[in-house]
Amino acid sequence: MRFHTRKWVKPEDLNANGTLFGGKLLAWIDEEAALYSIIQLENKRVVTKYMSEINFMSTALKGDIVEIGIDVVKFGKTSLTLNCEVRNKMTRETIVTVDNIIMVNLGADGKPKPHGKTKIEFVRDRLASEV
Ligand SMILES: CC(=O)SCCNC(=O)CCNC(=O)[C@H](O)C(C)(C)COP(=O)(O)OP(=O)(O)OC[C@H]1O[C@@H](n2cnc3c(N)ncnc32)[C@H](O)[C@@H]1OP(=O)(O)O
Repeated sequence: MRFHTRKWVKPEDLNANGTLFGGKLLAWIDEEAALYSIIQLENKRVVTKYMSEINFMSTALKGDIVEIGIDVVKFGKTSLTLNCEVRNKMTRETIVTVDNIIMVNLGADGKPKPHGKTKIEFVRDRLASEV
């Protein structure tokens, strides 16, 4: 799993218990999944269709740094299935895992459109193939 993004837990990210608010973490995960999918599928019209069970295992406190990891489970015809793990860099504990996040590639009409991708692509390989 690649951990692309780090976040710094700020006062506005906390719940009434003084720990990282779960809804804020889910927003970070959704954005990360969307950005990852947009880059992989080379289409900015990608939406979140489904998220499987979300398992909160530990937490983070103000000032902690968390990192968000994404991996591809499966390339479908119009969909991309991802999984996600968020870790606390301070405690090295896993904060949350999401086994399946289904992202759907859309056409200009807002309907699912085949993306034609079958494997993870890296920007450096895309650039190399353009030379
Ligand atoms: C980043 C964001 O925050 S986006 C905002 C939040 N998300 C949204 O607003 C999306 C709202 N939902 C929608 O617009 C519609 O449900 C759509 C366009 C995403 C999908 O429409 P559907 O009629 O369900 O599409 P369809 O049945 O053709 O399925 C599309 C793909 O999703 C998969 N899929 C749909 N539902 C599920 C599900 N519950 N579980 C797993 N996969 C699913 C299908 O298997 C299909 O994949 P494939 O083509 O790779 O085989």
